[in-house]
Amino acid sequence: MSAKILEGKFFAQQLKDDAGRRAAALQEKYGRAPGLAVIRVGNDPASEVYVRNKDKACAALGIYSEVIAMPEETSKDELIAKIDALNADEKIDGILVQLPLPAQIAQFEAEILNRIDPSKDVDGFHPVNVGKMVTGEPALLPCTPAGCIRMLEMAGIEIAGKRAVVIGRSNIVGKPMFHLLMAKNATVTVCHSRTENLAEITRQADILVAAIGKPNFVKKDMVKKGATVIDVGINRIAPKKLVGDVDFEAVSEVAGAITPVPGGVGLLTVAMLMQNVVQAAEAHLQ
Ligand SMILES: NC(=O)C1=CN([C@@H]2O[C@H](COP(=O)(O)OP(=O)(O)OC[C@H]3O[C@@H](n4cnc5c(N)ncnc54)[C@H](OP(=O)(O)O)[C@@H]3O)[C@@H](O)[C@H]2O)C=CC1
Ligand SMILES: Nc1nc(=O)c2c([nH]1)NC[C@@H]1CN(c3ccc(C(=O)N[C@@H](CCC(=O)O)C(=O)O)cc3)C=[N+]21
Ligand SMILES: [Mg+2]
Repeated sequence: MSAKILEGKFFAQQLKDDAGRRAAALQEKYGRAPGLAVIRVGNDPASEVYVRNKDKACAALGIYSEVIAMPEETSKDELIAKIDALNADEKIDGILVQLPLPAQIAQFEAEILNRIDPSKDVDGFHPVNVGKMVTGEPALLPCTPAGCIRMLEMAGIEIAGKRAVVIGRSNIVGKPMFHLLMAKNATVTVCHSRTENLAEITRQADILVAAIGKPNFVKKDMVKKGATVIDVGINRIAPKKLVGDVDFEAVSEVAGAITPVPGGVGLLTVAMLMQNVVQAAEAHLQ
């Protein structure tokens, strides 16, 4: 055990304190708090935990929050009608449709997410925000990758010039992580299920980000001595046992710094969402 443990709570608190101060300033100046609406379709128990964490964070920071629970059998048109109503609702600065969607509407995910007003897209998933991210214009950025970057900066871990490797290329985590690390002047490699000689590549990383969704996938021999390891994975291996994508115990022996699961990057995702809601409110009000 030699790695420094990057406690998510410590970094998340700083982002939340900042969001809370900015929310109070908006309330003071414009007489309205920032507002978030989270739409949850169906009864996925994991989603329930995340949605509750978001709701609690809003309450603690003076951010207005609505959780809209829609039944499992909700149609695409019903969900889109709800999004349209929230797009027009002046109390609401941010709209988040919790993923994954139930099977019968999962095929319409892009159409549904693209319906959200880009100025209210606090997940940063809308093509307008994705495009701005890629070209480097100011935008609402995806919470998990943006939270990882902010954590590295707060921890004083150098990104510029370093070799970063991202395992995973989803639209939600891996792909935006690549863009944000590159924008911070890292040299970035993205790996995925078709990558050959994966360990050879990951061993070159100064910063290794694991976003795979497989428990304990990253082993000690895949990590360079002294590397910073960010574990985005959230894998429930028993009703009350959560593990990341990194074999934490063993990798801690070689890494320079590592994020735990739980208690790591997940907390930064929620904190970054609060930042995005406040950013959206500032844009709507100012
Ligand atoms: N902490 C947080 O706030 C968040 C955590 N998560 C968690 O992060 C993890 C990743 O989420 P998400 O990106 O949505 O997952 P996806 O399932 O959408 O993507 C997983 C990625 O991992 C790649 N992959 C799968 N198997 C391998 C392998 N054997 N070798 C190399 N790459 C592989 C896939 O490759 P390919 O593209 O070829 O299929 C894919 O790109 C999950 O555990 C999820 O729960 C997600 C969002 C937020
Ligand atoms: N539209 C959308 N946006 C998302 O950002 C989104 C989503 N859908 N679907 C699911 C994933 C996952 N996600 C997490 C949020 C908080 C924690 C979190 O709070 N984690 C804590 C507690 C975990 C626990 O106790 O279960 C921790 O890691 O310590 C984790 C994961 C957001 N996601
Ligand atoms: Mg996914």
